[in-house]
Amino acid sequence: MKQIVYTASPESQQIHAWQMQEDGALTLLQVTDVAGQVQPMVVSPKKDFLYVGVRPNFRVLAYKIAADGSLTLAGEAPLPGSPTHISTDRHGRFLFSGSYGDACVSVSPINSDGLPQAPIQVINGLDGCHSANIDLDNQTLFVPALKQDRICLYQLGQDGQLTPRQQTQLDAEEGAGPRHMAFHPNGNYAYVVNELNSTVDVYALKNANGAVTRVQSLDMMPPDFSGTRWAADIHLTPDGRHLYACDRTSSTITVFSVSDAGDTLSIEGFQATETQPRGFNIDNSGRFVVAAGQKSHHIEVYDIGERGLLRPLARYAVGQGPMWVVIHALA
Ligand SMILES: O=C1O[C@H](COP(=O)(O)O)[C@@H](O)[C@H](O)[C@H]1O
Repeated sequence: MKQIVYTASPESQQIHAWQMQEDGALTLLQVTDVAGQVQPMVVSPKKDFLYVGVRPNFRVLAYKIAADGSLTLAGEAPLPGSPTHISTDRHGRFLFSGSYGDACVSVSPINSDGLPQAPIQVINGLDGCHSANIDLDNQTLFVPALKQDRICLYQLGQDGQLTPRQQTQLDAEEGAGPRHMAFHPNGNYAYVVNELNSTVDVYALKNANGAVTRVQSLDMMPPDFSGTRWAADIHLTPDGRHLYACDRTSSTITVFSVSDAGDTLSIEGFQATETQPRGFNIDNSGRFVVAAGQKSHHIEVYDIGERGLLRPLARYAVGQGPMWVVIHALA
């Protein structure tokens, strides 16, 4: 499988594109200079565009992905707030942007050429909005509002409009700060990393009564950790067997194994990583993790071994302040 690793470095306003070899080694393919601080990124479901949120002039840029993985700017559209996270629905018809600073989530239609347009809906009042995550059924958008310790639930309409679900929100523990999410490939469970208390919550999505419920909450820090908790990102291997979450103060990636059903996590170990890991990702074959150090200005590649434990392979200098990693499988 040929893969490209894209990293966003807002301080130097660059996107680096790396070819990933079969053994996990990276070769630099392209450095794209961006007119603005480049932050969250996502590849379109059809795998033909990389969408990138930038600031301080809040907008989303659409980069066409060539057959070799290189990027060409193809369009841009305004966003209503500073983009902290962007994502699309499962069919690539709508782009969602969550804004921490502007406390909102927005919906932008994506036209038939793959280009995002101006937003058609903005929902305000989501203090510390940190991500927008559509479930595998493409029905419910989960929107963590970190400062309100809640995850708002919206039904996605055919026209892209979001309406509150009957169960309007999930309540996190007080002071938890829900931030990023991952879904199990079976569609039955979701995992949430909480920034402020560095815990991971497991939610059951398919209860008989239609309610979403929390079924487990786990401390992700080593037992001897006594610093300020500051978790950031969370990802699951494509087979659903291993989950990873990172904490920035300790510069650690916590390794979890996931039960067969997806309902129970167990900690397998802790991997020291690049300084202040704000973003990381897992390759499409489920064999490698790539983590970005916001303060080390490097990315590091790990091999996923037995029980999901990580083995460092190599580290690479990128731009300044790298904080987002996306891994794209070439057709
Ligand atoms: O990780 C964090 O994210 C928020 C929002 O980030 P931003 O890049 O959208 O400004 C940040 O303000 C918060 O302090 C931090 O922990």
